[in-house]
Amino acid sequence: MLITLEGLDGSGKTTAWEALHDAYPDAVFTREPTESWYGDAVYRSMSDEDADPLAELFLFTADHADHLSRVIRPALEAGKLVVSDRYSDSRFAYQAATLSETDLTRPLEYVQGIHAAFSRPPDATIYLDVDPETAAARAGATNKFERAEYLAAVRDNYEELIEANPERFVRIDATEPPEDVVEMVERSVERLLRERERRDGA
Ligand SMILES: Nc1ncnc2c1ncn2[C@@H]1O[C@H](COP(=O)(O)OP(=O)(O)O)[C@@H](O)[C@H]1O
Ligand SMILES: Cc1cn([C@H]2C[C@H](O)[C@@H](COP(=O)(O)OP(=O)(O)O)O2)c(=O)[nH]c1=O
Repeated sequence: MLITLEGLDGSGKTTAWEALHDAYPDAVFTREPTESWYGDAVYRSMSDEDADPLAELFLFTADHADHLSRVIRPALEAGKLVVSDRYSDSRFAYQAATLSETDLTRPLEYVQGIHAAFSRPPDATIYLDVDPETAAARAGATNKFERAEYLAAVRDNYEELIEANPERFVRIDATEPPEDVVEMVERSVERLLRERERRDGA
């Protein structure tokens, strides 16, 4: 089963992802951008204020393709629980926002279309919901994406994705204290696994 954690920068994804390690020692914990050289290329692009948004989308997507074949698919085939800190929804939400400044029409549909041909959608996605101002303040604006105005556009895209796939998303109020957010995430994962077992056993 593939569970992804999504949300704005500073929403607490990494805090929750780390807390889950103890509860699920046999699970595979992974993240995007990855630690491969494709991931290095992504970070290089993120540090370039003038990076071409379309080129940047394809760098992120190349990293995802490698992540899928090297980590995600083998782990799922081995029957593992996989928990990924960011995954394809990050591309849909972030790159669609960056691409909205280009001539490309309907960027959200465009980015989703690219993935449809080869990607593997998550079974469930935990969305840590936080307002863009809190997100930008917590993240400390260390990269070009961590600005409140841009994050507001990203959040609108996440809302569109949730509206289109309500059964896949679990929304958690990430403005609550970290220990409460972690507990809500842990409970959600427990419930998702229980539901999965029940479905598989049926
Ligand atoms: N619920 C929370 N309330 C206040 N601060 C938080 C909360 N969750 C995380 N933080 C802090 O915000 C920063 C970003 O958290 P992190 O887990 O790295 O978020 P993300 O991975 O979503 O960017 C860290 O300094 C972390 O301690
Ligand atoms: C995976 C992914 C990340 N991003 C952005 C979101 C973050 O600003 C940055 C990831 O940097 P990172 O330092 O890992 O931030 P976080 O802890 O919030 O995940 O890359 C995209 O724009 N598209 C993507 O597909």
